[in-house]
Amino acid sequence: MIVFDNVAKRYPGGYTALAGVSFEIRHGELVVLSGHSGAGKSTLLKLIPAIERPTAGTVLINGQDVSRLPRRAVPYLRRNLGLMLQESKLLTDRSVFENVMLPLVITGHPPGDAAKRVAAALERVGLGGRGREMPLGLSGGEQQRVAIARAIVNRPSILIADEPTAHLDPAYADEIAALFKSFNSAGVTVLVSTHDANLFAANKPRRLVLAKGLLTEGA
Ligand SMILES: Nc1ncnc2c1ncn2[C@@H]1O[C@H](COP(=O)(O)OP(=O)(O)OP(=O)(O)O)[C@@H](O)[C@H]1O
Repeated sequence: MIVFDNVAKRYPGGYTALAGVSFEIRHGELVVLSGHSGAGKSTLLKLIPAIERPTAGTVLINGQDVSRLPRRAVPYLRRNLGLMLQESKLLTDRSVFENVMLPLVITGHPPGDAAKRVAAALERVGLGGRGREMPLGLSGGEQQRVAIARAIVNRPSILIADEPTAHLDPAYADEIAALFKSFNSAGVTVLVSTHDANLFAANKPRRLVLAKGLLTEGA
């Protein structure tokens, strides 16, 4: 469950990216976040894993107040979250397998089981047997699928993605959307931002719309 209660975010310098945003996302929902460039979508998503902290208001993730979470507790919060944010680029000097393994290494997962989980995650996104390849040798759509495998390898209950289909051809974008839909059907709460009004249209998702830091639809 994700709860935003009257959340505001003002960056140092004074720019107000979010102004009093309130909504609730229940366990197992598929929610699409849209809004024009600069509306505050990335900022909203970054508050969930405590990459950014709100200036006012409260963010609750599975009952935990992450707005005031001590820094040492943040890694525990993120264990339960699958993240595909703008800053989570693939490491180009590591293989596909190593990239997907990274969250498990960080959380100190036993290596044998970690390797099995990585293989299963790659299989899940249609890249079984491609682990030895390097990211730059893959197409844009395949690279995004590696990023999805990395996001789900910890088996998170919540998956958050910021513009995961930007720069992709429509056919690839639909494949990525179908993957998110399949995780959602398996019980994962999914929150995805996109500029693309057609993405997920067939799934009739709940839509949250931001304009200039305010939620204008979907709360
Ligand atoms: N670290 C930061 N410091 C200062 N201002 C910031 C910072 N990050 C974002 N902003 C500003 O906050 C506003 C909202 O940005 P945000 O990236 O959340 O919007 P967005 O809806 O994701 O836009 P886009 O679709 O272009 O990615 C923008 O005006 C942006 O310039």
